[in-house]
Amino acid sequence: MTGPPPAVAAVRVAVRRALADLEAGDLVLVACSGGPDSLALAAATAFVAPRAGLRAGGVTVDHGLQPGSAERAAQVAATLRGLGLDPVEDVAVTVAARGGPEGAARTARYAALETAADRHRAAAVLLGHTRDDQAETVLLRLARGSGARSLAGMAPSSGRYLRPLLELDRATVHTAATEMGFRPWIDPHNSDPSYARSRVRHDALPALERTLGPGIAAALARTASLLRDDADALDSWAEQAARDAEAPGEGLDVKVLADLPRAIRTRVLRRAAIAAGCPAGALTAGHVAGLERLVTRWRGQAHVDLPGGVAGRRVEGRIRFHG
Ligand SMILES: Nc1ncnc2c1ncn2[C@@H]1O[C@H](COP(=O)(O)OP(=O)(O)OP(=O)(O)O)[C@@H](O)[C@H]1O
Repeated sequence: MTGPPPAVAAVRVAVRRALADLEAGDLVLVACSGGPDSLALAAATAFVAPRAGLRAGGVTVDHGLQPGSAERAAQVAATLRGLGLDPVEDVAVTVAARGGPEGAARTARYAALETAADRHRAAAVLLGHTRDDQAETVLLRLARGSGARSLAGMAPSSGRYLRPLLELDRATVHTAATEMGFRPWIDPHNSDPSYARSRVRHDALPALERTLGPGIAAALARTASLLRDDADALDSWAEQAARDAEAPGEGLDVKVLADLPRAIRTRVLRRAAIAAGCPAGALTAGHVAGLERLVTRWRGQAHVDLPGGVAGRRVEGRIRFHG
């Protein structure tokens, strides 16, 4: 008896590993755009899930951004049904204008996936990001001057979102999709040079490969994974440090904060500002540096204004936040 081609086998193994912690009878939803990665993921899940005693469904989001998108979503739904994955939802999402179409579409997509997962009580939602997507993400964040948590890239698992293909390269996944008989739809945005990700994919990474040798995408993904471990360790240290520094309702003790390594102090301050109502995405390194000055280079300044109408103040040897 011959087994499946190697690329198909690799995708199935990756999916089997990602689903290993789920319990019999759990529902997994595959988020499928109709692109090669999420189609290969859907087909592998349709194969693996029943053998692991799991139920599997599919969800495709129609962003309504391009002409013919509704027909395409219907085709993806039909493909999912053909695989034996019940399309639990053909969600049409009206995209808000904020953040440009790319960012707004992503926000709307996650909201739609969240709704579908809640409604069907899914234990997991599977996303088709590959190692090359991870490398692109890391490079984009490196170009912004990000810290360890951000350079850790996309998590293999975060809440109920799982990314089973994150350790596989895109070429293997595309080979698997072809071997599974798909002729996938390729999103024209993927090659539109007005998107930074597209320029990274088509220009920056190939240029780095030529300069530094092949394997750069794998190396960037490995760095992300190492930094994830570091960021996890630093975050749990900061959690403990925040408990040590904080008296309930009285803010953070400046003496305790001053003795902490900077990486931990900035994390404690960030967490406290967010807990006080400051939106995480709006809190910049500059804001955190301002808070740090209240601790280590205080010259009697009154307060630091933060996004979301929050202010950090130094009062009687403590940093307090007011919403
Ligand atoms: N319209 C959509 N509906 C459902 N899931 C989506 C949609 N768009 C993206 N996703 C999910 O998010 C993942 C990453 O999306 P992204 O746009 O980066 O990939 P893509 O270029 O569409 O690739 P592919 O579909 O080949 O995975 C997809 O693999 C898929 O799991």
